[in-house]
Amino acid sequence: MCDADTIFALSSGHGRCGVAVVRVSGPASGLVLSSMAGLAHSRTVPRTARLRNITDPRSQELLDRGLVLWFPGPHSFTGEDSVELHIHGGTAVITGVLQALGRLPGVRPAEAGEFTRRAFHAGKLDLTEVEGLGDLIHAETEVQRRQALRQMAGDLGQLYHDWSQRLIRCLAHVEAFIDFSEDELIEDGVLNQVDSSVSQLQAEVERHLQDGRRGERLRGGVQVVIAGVTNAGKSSLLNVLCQRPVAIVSPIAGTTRDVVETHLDIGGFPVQLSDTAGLRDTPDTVEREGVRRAMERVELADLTLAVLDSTHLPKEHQGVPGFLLGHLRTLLPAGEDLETALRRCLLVLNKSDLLSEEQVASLQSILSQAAELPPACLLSCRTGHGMDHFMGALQKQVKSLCGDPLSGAPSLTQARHRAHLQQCVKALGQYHHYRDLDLALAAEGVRRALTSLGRITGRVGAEEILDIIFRDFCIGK
Ligand SMILES: Nc1nc2c(ncn2[C@@H]2O[C@H](COP(=O)(O)OP(=O)(O)OP(=O)(O)O)[C@@H](O)[C@H]2O)c(=O)[nH]1
Ligand SMILES: [K+]
Ligand SMILES: [Mg+2]
Repeated sequence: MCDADTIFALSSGHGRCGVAVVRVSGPASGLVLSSMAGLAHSRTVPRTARLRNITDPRSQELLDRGLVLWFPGPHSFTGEDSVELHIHGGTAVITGVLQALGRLPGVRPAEAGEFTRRAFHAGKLDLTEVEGLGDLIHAETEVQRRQALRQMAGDLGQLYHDWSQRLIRCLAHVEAFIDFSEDELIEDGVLNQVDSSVSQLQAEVERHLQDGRRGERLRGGVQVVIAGVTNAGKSSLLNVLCQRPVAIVSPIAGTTRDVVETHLDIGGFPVQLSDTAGLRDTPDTVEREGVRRAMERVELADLTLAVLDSTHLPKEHQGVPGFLLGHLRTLLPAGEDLETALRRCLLVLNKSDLLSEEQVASLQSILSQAAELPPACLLSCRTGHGMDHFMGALQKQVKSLCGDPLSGAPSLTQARHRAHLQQCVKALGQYHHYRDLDLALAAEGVRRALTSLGRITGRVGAEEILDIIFRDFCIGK
């Protein structure tokens, strides 16, 4: 790969469409403009659409008539001279234009993410903004889009950049102290200042790390698992939520064995919903494997929908909260304390259509007073009764798991950032450790912390991570 090459690609989606956008970037863009659209770049108004005949530069054959835009560098996405051709979206037109471009000297098809990579190298975007752009292209829900846009606008990069600036100042002070303190050119107070700056920054990074994975969750989807004993109506609930028969429903206990997964948009938040095998002791080895997988999903889930058949609740309603708590104790992960596990749980008491009105009213009143229980929804998958209330409760939980990407400091969105930030905190610990023992080693800690931050935005050692990030981009982006 060489940036002296001029690259081109279809930047709009593949398949037949009304308008297709072909993007060209690199030094030969002016040649593309003149040889294919008959426009001299020196006399073409930048960033303005012109309707032109688009011709094959060799045969002069007319390929299409479309809009042509000229973006002279550095004021373009990539920072290089660029051209956009908005042509008709038929397969033959697109193929004709791409083939004609490929025959021009020094012009070749772009690789995946190459436009964005050039933008990064030109300093137009830092890595967090590149990742934000990638997320925006992949965003499926409204709130994902908001988070991606915010990151693309540079909010997250700015936060990390500000931290870097503060560390650079600390490092400068420590180094000055090392160099000049013996000549008494610098007062002792300087190091105390550095101490408190480093401590404060360490606290801020740690707080950022302890955001409960909200940004990452919003990016990747909240993991919600439907669990409970056989025949409680778990698969029925999945189908109601998806509004299509994704999973098999039957009166036979042990119908579901595999984990059945679907993606949902709950009030703008992305959710990955899994239906699982009903929990019971069984001699059937296949079903046992299903139960094992179900328990594993509950362990990993951000939120568990614990489904029960409401006709199986104790007839004496005073005993219901104790019964439910006992039930949840067997269902939720044993490794965690129950209180924490209950916070990531919603109780679904299904088949309310089989209860009398009095029973429903009495259960509702008992449940509303049971503060020790997670939110509980009495509903019927069959009639849809109680579904609105349940959707509201579900949305509330999902929302609190993801947070509002527009309020407060920008969230950490990538596991990659988390790893570098953890290294940063550790390196700052090195500063404190060596502060009174060996100031040179203490300074080294600050330097390493800076390096870790630099890796997030791509100011340090970017090449090795670039391939990983751009792998997720498509050709033409
Ligand atoms: N009356 C009534 N029946 C229901 C309701 N929801 C589900 N059922 C019935 O309960 C039976 C079991 O439903 P499923 O959705 O297969 O239950 P499941 O929990 O997925 O069962 P397994 O996969 O076997 O663990 C089916 O016959 C459903 O039609 C409901 O709200 N009311
Ligand atoms: K069933
Ligand atoms: Mg099922």
